[in-house]
Amino acid sequence: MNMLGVHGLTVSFRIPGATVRAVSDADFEVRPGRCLALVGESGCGKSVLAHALLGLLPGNAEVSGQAWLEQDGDPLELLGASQAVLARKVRGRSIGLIPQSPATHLTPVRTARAQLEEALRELGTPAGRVRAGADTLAERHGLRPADLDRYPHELSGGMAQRVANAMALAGDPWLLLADEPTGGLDRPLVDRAMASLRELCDEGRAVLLITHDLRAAEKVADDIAVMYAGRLVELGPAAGILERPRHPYAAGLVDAQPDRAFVPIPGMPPELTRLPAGCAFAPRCPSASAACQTSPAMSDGVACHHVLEGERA
Ligand SMILES: Nc1ncnc2c1ncn2[C@@H]1O[C@H](COP(=O)(O)OP(=O)(O)OP(=O)(O)O)[C@@H](O)[C@H]1O
Ligand code: NI
Repeated sequence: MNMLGVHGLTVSFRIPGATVRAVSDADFEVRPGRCLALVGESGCGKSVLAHALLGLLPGNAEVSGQAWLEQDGDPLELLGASQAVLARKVRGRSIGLIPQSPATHLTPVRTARAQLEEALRELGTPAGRVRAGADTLAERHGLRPADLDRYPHELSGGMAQRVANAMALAGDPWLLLADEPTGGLDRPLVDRAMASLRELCDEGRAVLLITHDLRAAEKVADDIAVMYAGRLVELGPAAGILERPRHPYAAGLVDAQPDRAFVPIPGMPPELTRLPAGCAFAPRCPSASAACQTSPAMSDGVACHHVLEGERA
């Protein structure tokens, strides 16, 4: 059985005079047929977490913890794996990346076809089958082969999205990391993108969806992991978190949704160079008490000294 198990994933960046603690001690699992949505405000460490799994962090990053990729009974620890192994066995092959804002991720000076065909060649597709392979992928993702002959600026947001999906899936990965795949798309296109992620799960792939859009997550996620200032603060079934969030930050995120109370969480997240000693959310938290000066451990899916209980208004 394929799966990804992440334990104690921690990422810091060394910058002049300071350390940015971007991800702290993250634990979670991703399994085929399921979508885990990682949600949290801008800058909380979502993309850094995804890039750490693929070995895509810059040289000033320090990574610790473990990320076991189980594939066909062959476990590989990703955080300690060499770039050569990640390139040969992982990126694009077992884990596909749908990047943040696909339109800008594509190289502007080359057609979509040139970029998709290059991806297929890198995956070892024989030269004689590259063109037909690109056409097949295009059609599978709702594009006409002729659409591939366009340059990125000639693609609509929805088409760029489909090209990005086709590239991410070219090597038939079982796990997809979709990093804010709906940036810049309007609501109907967001819904369509979420539906296509759901189809990928339903055909047996796993999806780790990164988003700050809880409404989008609701359309596709089986489970939700709520991240605050680099730490997972609540993790569990999506319906439970959306209907009865137990961490005050998760409750704040739900209440901030336009179709809910539409009340923003007051204040700002902390600087990741100066995290407070205890719970990082305490300065913004309506439930905070003296106990919050010590860091709450994750227990039963929530890391909080004042877990919310019962029905909310
Ligand atoms: N190379 C780097 N050097 C120093 N700090 C970095 C580096 N890359 C990212 N960071 C910092 O790590 C933190 C987490 O960034 P990340 O991109 O993961 O946020 P995010 O949750 O994906 O936000 P968004 O929703 O805006 O994409 C930010 O404070 C960012 O400034
Ligand atoms: Ni990001």
